Amino acid sequence: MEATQSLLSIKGLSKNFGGVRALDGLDLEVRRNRIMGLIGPNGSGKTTFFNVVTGIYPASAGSVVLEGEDITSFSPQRVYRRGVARTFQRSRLLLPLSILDNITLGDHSRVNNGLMFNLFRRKALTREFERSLEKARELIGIFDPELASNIFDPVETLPMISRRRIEICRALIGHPKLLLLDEPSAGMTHDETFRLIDDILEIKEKIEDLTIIIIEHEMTVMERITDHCAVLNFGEKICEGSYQEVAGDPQVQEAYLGVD
Ligand SMILES: Nc1ncnc2c1ncn2[C@@H]1O[C@H](COP(=O)(O)OP(=O)(O)OP(=O)(O)O)[C@@H](O)[C@H]1O
Repeated sequence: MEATQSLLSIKGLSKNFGGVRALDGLDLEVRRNRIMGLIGPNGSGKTTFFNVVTGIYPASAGSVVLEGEDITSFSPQRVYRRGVARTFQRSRLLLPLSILDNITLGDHSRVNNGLMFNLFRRKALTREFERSLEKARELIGIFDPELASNIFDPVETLPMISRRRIEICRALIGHPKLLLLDEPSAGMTHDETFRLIDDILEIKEKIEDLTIIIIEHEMTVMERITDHCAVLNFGEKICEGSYQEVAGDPQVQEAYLGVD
């Protein structure tokens, strides 16, 4: 696939919450196979953008087009089936459940379930379980081989970086084309953040045809990981380009870095 081809095309996207214009006529092109960074001060509309793209909130105006298909009014399930997966700012793991359970929850669209199947097709069920186990082990093994070896352990005893790795694997297990990462560094130390960024770069190398949009407040992360950045302020795009280009833009410095 061409790296220059547009995967996601956003036109005039707006989202109002009563009088609050969280997104205000946003235009954005996301090229296939890139890592795009979404930068902006608190409340600038970054998470709302993820929520509208994934169908959690309906758009007030504008369109979201994925590979030429208008998905603006799709339900979250349909958006997921079209190949868009995400993580959340706050950890959303089921803590008493195992690493495996938490990862395979993300594969719900492919699991051939149903009571009759589970009751009477025991061999097929076992094969399905083994396939899921293998897939989950392979994925988490890219992040941390120790987590792969302890895949039946509950998540609750694990440190934050392991939990984030599991959440990213849960998003990846359904083979998305587009992965949306909402502030993966939240709640982690500087050192953990940099280890996780290395993991994300490795994942990007190993998984073919994966485009990532990442929201992150940690600017050193953005500098290291992104091919392209867009900056939002009050729901509008005020600038885009390479990290160096946007970081040097006076409007961005004023809005985000607090420089006059
Ligand atoms: N469900 C909601 N109901 C009402 N207002 C909302 C809702 N979600 C977001 N907002 C408002 O929309 C605006 C944009 O919020 P959003 O969370 O998208 O910003 P953000 O850039 O992701 O901020 P942060 O960096 O703090 O996560 C804010 O003014 C916020 O209060």
